[in-house]
Amino acid sequence: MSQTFNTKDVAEHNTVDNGLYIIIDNSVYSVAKFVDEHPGGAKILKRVGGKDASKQFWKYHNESVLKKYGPKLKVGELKEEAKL
Ligand code: HEM
Repeated sequence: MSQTFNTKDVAEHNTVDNGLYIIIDNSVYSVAKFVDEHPGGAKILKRVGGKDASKQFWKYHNESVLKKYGPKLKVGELKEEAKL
């Protein structure tokens, strides 16, 4: 079930219509179905669609958020070489 993505794959999923993928650390999450229930708002999430949002994520959340939502939203892992 776990897929491997590079940053280009993720960048192609930058809208709600195609999954709205975001990268947090080494993992890729699809937040298309989550945007409307995001307590921080849909707009801020849409803005980081297709990108690495690790920095922004850790600024506003802690580990417990990923523990709770990760299993539901995670679609795969980022390929090692694609890391910046
Ligand atoms: C998998 C991705 C994400 C999930 C599951 C998620 C989930 C949540 C949850 C549950 C909250 C409520 C506060 C809390 O329980 O800590 C929240 C608040 C918030 N989130 Fe996210 N979030 C995600 C990604 C992001 C990203 C990428 C950003 C920024 C670009 C962001 C910005 C915010 C902001 C600004 C708040 C409000 C903080 C506050 O009012 O103090 N979130 N998010």
